[in-house]
Amino acid sequence: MKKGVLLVNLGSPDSPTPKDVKKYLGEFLMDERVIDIPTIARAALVKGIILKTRPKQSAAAYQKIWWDEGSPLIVLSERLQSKVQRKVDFPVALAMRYGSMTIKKGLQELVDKGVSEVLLFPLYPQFAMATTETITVLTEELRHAYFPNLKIESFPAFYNKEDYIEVLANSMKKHLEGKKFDHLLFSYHGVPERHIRKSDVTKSHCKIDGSCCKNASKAHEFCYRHQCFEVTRLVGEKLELAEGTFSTSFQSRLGFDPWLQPYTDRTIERFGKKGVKNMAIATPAFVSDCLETLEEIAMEGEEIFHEMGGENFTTIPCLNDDQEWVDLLAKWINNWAKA
Ligand SMILES: C=CC1=C(C)c2cc3[nH]c(cc4nc(cc5[nH]c(cc1n2)c(C)c5CCC(=O)O)C(CCC(=O)O)=C4C)c(C)c3C=C
Ligand SMILES: [Fe+2]
Ligand SMILES: [Fe+2]
Repeated sequence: MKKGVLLVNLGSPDSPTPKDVKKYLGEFLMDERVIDIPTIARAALVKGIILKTRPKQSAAAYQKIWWDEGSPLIVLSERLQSKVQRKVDFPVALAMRYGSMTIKKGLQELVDKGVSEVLLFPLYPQFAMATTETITVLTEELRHAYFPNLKIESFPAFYNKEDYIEVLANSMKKHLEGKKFDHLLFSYHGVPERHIRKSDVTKSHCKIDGSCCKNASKAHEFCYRHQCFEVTRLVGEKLELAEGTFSTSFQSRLGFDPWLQPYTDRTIERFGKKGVKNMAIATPAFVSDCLETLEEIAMEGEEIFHEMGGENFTTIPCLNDDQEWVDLLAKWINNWAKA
């Protein structure tokens, strides 16, 4: 049995034009695990409302962060894949959940290289219905329809693995060297509260209150909120951050339903108003820098902070193709292959 790996990230539009952004958002937001309402209502919301205005607005944001080589998320994921490939003796392919670099193409690339046993590796530290689960479900559907002889195993969320926390903490420390910060904010992509309840395997644990995510529960294997708070806690411990000098928030909410709180934009505003002059932000829900980190945090977030009287705003890059991160991914992959 020849082994292979498929790294999977979220995806980006083909170009930062309203037309390509509309196509990409149409696929992304019609995913029933992203906007989890009945199909007819979802189609009415996405096609009838969101896609009428958002593509133009999002395209303008993408244009601000787009690189000559393409979308930062895609380019950084490709750099990661090629560096990991150099440390692994079997094929490592890359695919995106949405957009042109499909999971089907990624699986086909591996099959064409003679692979019959695949490690599916969603590039998300925390589990979420809208990220990890949609990747594993679609991959299983594709396996069933097109690659029935392929054996596929998924790498689970790695938010609390000691070696991951160490690599993340080291990278953050490196980027914070020489920087002034009175508060370090860990900003994670938000999800609607409803998603947390839906993923609760116990059906009764997640109250989305002050304590549920701190009390041990079977639910936490699939609780995005718990997993985000844990990354903050574990990195805080590793970096020996004093209590009260770091906290968690959630960014990028869409629509009117309640999403996980506190919201990042309001948190930055609050710190600025309170007189915090130096702030640093890490975004550990993303392994690659993307629109949500380069525009929403590094541009919009900084603007909010300065408007509120803040002075130094440091955005810590994602792990991207950091060598320790590459080494860790290669170690996990090689361990899987040996098992
Ligand atoms: C942890 C990762 C992510 C989760 C969870 C997630 C959930 C989620 N996202 C939307 C809506 C949008 N997200 C958008 C961009 C975007 N989202 C993620 C990651 C997660 N999303 C990334 C990495 C990116 C950037 C992609 C890039 O090309 O750089 C966008 C598009 C931009 C915009 O118009 O704001 C939307 C829309 C929902 C509804 C959702 C639900 C759980
Ligand atoms: Fe998103
Ligand atoms: Fe919880």
